[in-house]
Amino acid sequence: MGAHHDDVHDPAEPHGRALRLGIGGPVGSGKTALVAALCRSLGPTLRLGVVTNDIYTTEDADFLRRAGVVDPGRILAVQTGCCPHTAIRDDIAANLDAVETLEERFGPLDLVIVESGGDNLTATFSRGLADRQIFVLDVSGGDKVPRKGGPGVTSADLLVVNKTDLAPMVGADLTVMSRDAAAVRDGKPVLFTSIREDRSAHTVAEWVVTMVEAWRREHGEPHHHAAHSTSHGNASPAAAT
Ligand SMILES: Nc1nc2c(ncn2[C@@H]2O[C@H](COP(=O)(O)OP(=O)(O)OP(=O)(O)O)[C@@H](O)[C@H]2O)c(=O)[nH]1
Repeated sequence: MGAHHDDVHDPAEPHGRALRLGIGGPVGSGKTALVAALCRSLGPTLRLGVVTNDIYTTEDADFLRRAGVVDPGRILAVQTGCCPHTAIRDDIAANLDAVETLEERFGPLDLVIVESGGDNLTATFSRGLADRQIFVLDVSGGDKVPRKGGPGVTSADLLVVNKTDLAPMVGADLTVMSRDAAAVRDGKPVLFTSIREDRSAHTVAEWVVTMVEAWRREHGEPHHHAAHSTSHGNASPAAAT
């Protein structure tokens, strides 16, 4: 996956556990909407857990709970209290604790989604936290954004360009965005979505299913993990209740 160049964490032992999928991207691009859409499409067939990150609140977790897309207990909120990228890349302890707590409580799980707080184009997940990552842009930032590159755009396993329904309103040319994204992504996939129009984001969901299936083939069926003995620090995830 697209790890940041100075990633200090090793990948977590992959055998017999859920695929951990990071979803990042700028503020308001549709990350929470995508998480809700994936829960809608995948919830009936995959065993899911969700970790949300907000700086001071549990807003995203609260939104997902209200949306009723997944059992509320399976959503844990991490309050980062700092720049979102710090909590997904540098000091990943609170997020790792949340992921492992979900696996202990509800395991075996097939997929744990970790949604980052909104950040800038440089934000990527550590390989120690996410096995695969999606970066979500939206068209309202203008069609020049993919061209600007940055680790999120260039190295994410999947780039999603959301809010295509707004393209005519903001004068964004999707052909230009597609061409520019392809030029900087070295063949990695790009999907255009309007989650407003397709509330189950079916193309992204299909991509996620292929990732989960490949993960299982490579690392075996997920099995239940007993309470984790390693402490990742003092931060503890707050149940989104
Ligand atoms: N028009 C349109 N609006 C969308 C679409 N997807 C999401 N939105 C709206 O965009 C706003 C932001 O969406 P969120 O899913 O909260 O975005 P986010 O990236 O999670 O935001 P932060 O967590 O604050 O960074 C909300 O009002 C959504 O309803 C879309 O495809 N089209």
